[in-house]
Amino acid sequence: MKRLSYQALKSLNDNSFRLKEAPERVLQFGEGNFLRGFVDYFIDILNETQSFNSKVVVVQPIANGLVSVLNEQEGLYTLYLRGFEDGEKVNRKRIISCISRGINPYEDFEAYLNNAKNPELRYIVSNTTEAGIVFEPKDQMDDAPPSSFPAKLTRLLYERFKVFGGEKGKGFVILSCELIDNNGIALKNCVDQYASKWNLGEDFTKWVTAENIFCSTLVDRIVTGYPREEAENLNAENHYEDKLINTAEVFASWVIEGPKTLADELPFEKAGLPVMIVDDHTPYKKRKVRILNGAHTSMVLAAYLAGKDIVRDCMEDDIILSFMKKTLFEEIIPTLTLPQEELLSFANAVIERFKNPYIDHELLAISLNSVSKWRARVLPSMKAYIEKFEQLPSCIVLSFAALMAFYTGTRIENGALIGDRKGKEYKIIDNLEVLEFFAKNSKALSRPEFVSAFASNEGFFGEDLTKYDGFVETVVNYLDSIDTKGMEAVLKGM
Ligand SMILES: NC(=O)c1ccc[n+]([C@@H]2O[C@H](COP(=O)([O-])OP(=O)(O)OC[C@H]3O[C@@H](n4cnc5c(N)ncnc54)[C@H](O)[C@@H]3O)[C@@H](O)[C@H]2O)c1
Ligand SMILES: O=P(O)(O)OC[C@@H](O)[C@@H](O)[C@H](O)[C@H](O)CO
Repeated sequence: MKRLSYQALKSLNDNSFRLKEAPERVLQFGEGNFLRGFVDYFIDILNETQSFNSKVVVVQPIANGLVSVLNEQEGLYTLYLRGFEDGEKVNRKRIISCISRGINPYEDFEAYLNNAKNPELRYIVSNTTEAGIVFEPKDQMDDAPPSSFPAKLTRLLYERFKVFGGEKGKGFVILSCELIDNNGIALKNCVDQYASKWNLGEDFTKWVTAENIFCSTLVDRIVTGYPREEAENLNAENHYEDKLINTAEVFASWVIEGPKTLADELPFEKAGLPVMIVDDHTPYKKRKVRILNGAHTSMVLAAYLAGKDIVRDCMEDDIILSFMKKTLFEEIIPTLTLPQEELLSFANAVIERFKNPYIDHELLAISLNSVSKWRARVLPSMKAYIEKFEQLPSCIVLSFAALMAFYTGTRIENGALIGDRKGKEYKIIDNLEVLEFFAKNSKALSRPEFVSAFASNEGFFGEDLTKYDGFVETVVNYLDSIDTKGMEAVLKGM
């Protein structure tokens, strides 16, 4: 079978939309599933419907990655969007052709920097995970490349400044998609820190601020990536081999905080795409992180221990669905200040999205780094609930106990702590400090000591959770019940 390429599609008489040649106007940090199922999809639609006429150059942010595979396929890949739209089942295939090439800056740093000299380049997008936007003090101006994403970006901006610093309108619109608070501001702060540390001069710093727009954005789409089980059949159906097939839900939302003028140059709205340009993205972010990500993080660890493997199966289980609904409607939503109707409608839509018959969203994939996720996505709801109702939110506290039960293990192997579900081992992935805490303490301490030691670790939670009245005792009781009755029975009792 031929590999996916422009020639292969031609010989298959595939007449779907493709744009082979166009100016490279977008530079993208990250070649992962998410950006390919979200931003690149939007750009592809703009190219087809709005004559956006832009190609995307993809930069691999870390040494290992997929740009070589992307180049083997001339930037092409197949995206399947699956779910419901206006009540109808949808399974839509699209060959995405907006990517011109991928660059690995660890192999060809010059090719990376040369992008700065391209006068047509206007947009920079990134998704380098929650770990990507960091200031790494070891990074030097003459590293080729420096290790962190913000340091790589600063190098590129400096090259741009050297070539076009005297011209108006040659800065970039920078759209950060990382799921951290105020991602655009955080990125700009790192760039400013490098500019100062590397002595790049006041003119450069002024140019960065005056000529570049750092937008904080909120992204929302469940992108499930390469469909391992189905790939062989899909390739056979398509008559070409695609090593980068991507899958995602149909729903998408991109909220971009930036000047209204952006709407003129980025015609998302005209194309009917779910992208909003707003003055303040933070209410949307809070709603999404607390409700959607909060529902994931507060449910999946308990559900996994109760024997489930994917999100949809949880939605088909009355006990788990009731637990999630109680968490959402009685403990999370009452703590949010946005209009209730809007919150309820968002939460109901999330439940429908989790039921998506086409998407197998693995609980173990969502469980990655659950300690920092619980802190960022669930703890704020617990605190707001205690403040409002002067009592503990029972489902949220159970989710904390479920996290501890899920993380119970004593052996670390190849960077993962090994857990046990009814005699079957699973991998717990988080940062080493968290894994070592559990490996050392889960069995060595008494249960109250274990819960107190975990809950009081300010490095994990930013504060001491033992200060909340009854918190430790309730978690200990839940853990006792999980041990004696099993997770399913405890969830049923809720
Ligand atoms: N998949 C989804 O449904 C979804 C939805 C919304 C947001 N997100 C977020 O998007 C991010 C990426 O998800 P994905 O599904 O594309 O994952 P992925 O594993 O396919 O891609 C990860 C990308 O991040 C880069 N990366 C990893 N560690 C990095 C580091 N330390 N510094 C710089 N770059 C780094 C990799 O090079 C790669 O390009 C995650 O943080 C996730 O929270 C994912
Ligand atoms: O991607 P993570 O690992 O940060 O979190 C897991 C899920 O909660 C997340 O991927 C959601 O599905 C996504 O944020 C929806 O937009």
